[in-house]
Amino acid sequence: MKIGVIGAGYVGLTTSAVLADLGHQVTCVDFNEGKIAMLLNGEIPIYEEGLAELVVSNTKAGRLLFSTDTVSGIENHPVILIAVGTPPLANGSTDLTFIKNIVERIAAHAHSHKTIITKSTVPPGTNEWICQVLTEKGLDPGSFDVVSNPEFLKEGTAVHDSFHPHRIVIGAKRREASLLVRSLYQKIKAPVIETNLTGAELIKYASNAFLATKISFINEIARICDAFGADIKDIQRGLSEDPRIGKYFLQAGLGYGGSCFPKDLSSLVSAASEKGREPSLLLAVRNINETQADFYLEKLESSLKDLKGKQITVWGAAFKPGTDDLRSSQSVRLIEKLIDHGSSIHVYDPVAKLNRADVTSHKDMYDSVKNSDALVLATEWDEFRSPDWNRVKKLMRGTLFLDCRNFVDPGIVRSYGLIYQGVARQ
Ligand SMILES: NC(=O)C1=CN([C@@H]2O[C@H](COP(=O)(O)OP(=O)(O)OC[C@H]3O[C@@H](n4cnc5c(N)ncnc54)[C@H](O)[C@@H]3O)[C@@H](O)[C@H]2O)C=CC1
Ligand SMILES: O=C(O)[C@H]1O[C@H](OP(=O)(O)OP(=O)(O)OC[C@H]2O[C@@H](n3ccc(=O)[nH]c3=O)[C@H](O)[C@@H]2O)[C@H](O)[C@@H](O)[C@@H]1O
Repeated sequence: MKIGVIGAGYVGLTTSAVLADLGHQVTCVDFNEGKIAMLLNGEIPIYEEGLAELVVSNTKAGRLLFSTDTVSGIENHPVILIAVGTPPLANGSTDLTFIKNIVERIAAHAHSHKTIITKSTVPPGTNEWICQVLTEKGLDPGSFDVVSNPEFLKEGTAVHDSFHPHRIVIGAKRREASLLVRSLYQKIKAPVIETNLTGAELIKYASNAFLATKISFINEIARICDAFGADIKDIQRGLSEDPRIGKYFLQAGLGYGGSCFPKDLSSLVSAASEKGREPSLLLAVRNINETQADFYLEKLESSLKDLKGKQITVWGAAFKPGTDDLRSSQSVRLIEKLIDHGSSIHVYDPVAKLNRADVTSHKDMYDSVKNSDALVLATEWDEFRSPDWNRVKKLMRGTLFLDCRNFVDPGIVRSYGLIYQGVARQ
């Protein structure tokens, strides 16, 4: 199948490489000339394990091309997959500018039948609206199909997730269109859920909202455990043994960040409110997440007495390990709060680059702790699991270690003469 993928971000680039690897002829188009220049040069603009190899091998095989020419991307491909960004607006609703632009371009340049697949996460009703706009702009309703095919990959494991999805969701108006999208993924073993356009859009939002709810749930329980002196890791283990609860997405800590959970939850809240439905659970989930960093800040403040003038080192800036993505990172949220309280911040992240004038970034994890009053672990990169604690202790001025991800063994840290602190950790 000849596929034009619009957008070379996390989703567009990964999906392009995976579809090419499955044997399709893919052109990945992005209007960001810098990104396409890098890709044409064999460089990958994002940090994502296994993606470089997949892109390079499929480019060499001639199955994967890159271009900045959106018009050719539309004209030359019967299947167009939209993977542009859908960022949040200040009021929490979704900014559909990129989607609108591409739909207008499709309307202007579709001269043969097009199957338009929306991979971007869009609010309920958006794909119906796309159909309406294309018709209003003069396309014959028989000359195109719109299919909602949301993406469920996680950053850091994007390639693996794309080859091994838990499900493939296809929302379509016509059976033929649904079958065409099924055929794109025929080499992938996964249950296929077929529904209508809005059903597919809502499966995506409900999935992210549910996962975010699990995280805020365990963080709320951690706050309660903290008050009673119980260890959240024990509670987590106790919960996970019940298969009805499951073991995933119950890691308590600083809360969720990234480009999707915060934005998609807000978008769903906004969509529900527009229809007059009060999403009280979702609002609580968001509130817990937005105040979670304050709990860790209070721990630091109570130990250091005053945060003003303190040297604080933060290990980890990315919103989670395995990515260089800083979007809505809870680590950055905590750093900003510390700066507001007058602390001087030193940051080390193995991959993510936090370029801010008010923060000192370090290239070496041990350099970053020199003369620090406290060390904060904010993103659970593997290399923070068992650092040379002796060296850390000697280099630091103070002795406080705050584990915002419940990542290291408190006993080990204490055995080196450091003070271990967390929320609901004993
Ligand atoms: N990042 C993730 O892990 C996941 C993201 N999603 C959803 O997928 C969508 C894309 O997300 P990301 O890949 O993270 O976004 P991104 O912002 O990293 O990439 C989007 C790309 O689209 C390009 N673009 C925008 N308009 C264009 C146009 N008219 N022509 C050509 N290129 C254009 C931009 O230059 C950018 O490179 C969003 O709706 C997101 O919610 C869904 C699942 C996972
Ligand atoms: O729609 C999306 O963009 C994607 O959003 C998430 O993927 P992602 O944001 O890449 O990362 P996750 O692994 O889900 O982590 C999100 C945040 O939750 C936090 N988290 C995760 C799990 C957990 O138990 N506790 C916890 O605090 C992580 O630290 C991170 O900040 C979903 O997991 C994907 O299925 C979805 O496709």
